[in-house]
Amino acid sequence: MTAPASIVFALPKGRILDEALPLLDKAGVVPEADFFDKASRKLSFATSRADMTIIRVRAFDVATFVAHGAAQAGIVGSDVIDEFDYADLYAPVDLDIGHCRLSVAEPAEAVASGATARESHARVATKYPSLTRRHFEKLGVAAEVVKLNGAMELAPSLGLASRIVDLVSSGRTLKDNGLVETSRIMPVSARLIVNRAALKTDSARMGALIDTFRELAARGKAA
Ligand SMILES: Nc1ncnc2c1ncn2[C@@H]1O[C@H](COP(=O)(O)OP(=O)(O)OP(=O)(O)O)[C@@H](O)[C@H]1O
Ligand SMILES: O=P(O)(O)OC[C@H]1O[C@H](OP(=O)(O)OP(=O)(O)O)[C@H](O)[C@@H]1O
Repeated sequence: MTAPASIVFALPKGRILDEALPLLDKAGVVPEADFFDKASRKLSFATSRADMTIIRVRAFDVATFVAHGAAQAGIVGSDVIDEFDYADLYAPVDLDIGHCRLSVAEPAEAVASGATARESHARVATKYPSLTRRHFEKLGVAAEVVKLNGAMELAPSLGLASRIVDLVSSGRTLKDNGLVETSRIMPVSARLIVNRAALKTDSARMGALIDTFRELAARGKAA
């Protein structure tokens, strides 16, 4: 009988990684030393589990790799899951890490003067075009979305947009850039994600992986 192929597990490069690694460790998955070597240019890593490989990709790409079955599982923020809304992605476990929220923010002086409230149509800078469109549609506000990949907070002061939609945690980034949070769109936390087809064709291993992370998340909540 041939051994089943390795499970490819996608991890985001950004800030979720620090919280995800201890969880993986508890799940018995420790990446090879190169993973922690900043000089290494490797993107794919063997792990302490002979049947699991870790790939390190950008946060948004974790969802894309898993949705297309290039990776079978991964960890990613619910912001990314909701932005793409991939039918082939299953997100069975809230890992209770990477907590923040997706919010609308505006320049403090425009809020004080009522300028943004009087706008007949909003120009909104964001990394989340789909969630932003859905939010403003629900409010019945015409919104033109300007897609950025970071530093959204600069857009209002430079005239690129009147508002932004971005992640907020401590609120420090908004404050330091003269912006105030005017509404909260959704809470965000990181999830274990699994490719739906892999769950069907490799149900024993994928089911065990889900159970392990579910248990770890429950233990974390109880602690
Ligand atoms: N301030 C924050 N507090 C907590 N979690 C956050 C915060 N900002 C982002 N996250 C979570 O971490 C994920 C990755 O965000 P991060 O900002 O690290 O990505 P990034 O490094 O900008 O990604 P990339 O450079 O690949 O576009 C987000 O999708 C979100 O789920
Ligand atoms: O409310 P705060 O605690 O200040 O956090 C919010 C910031 O965190 C995220 O950016 P990140 O630092 O991950 O960098 P990025 O600009 O590369 O997305 C987000 O895009 C905000 O800029």
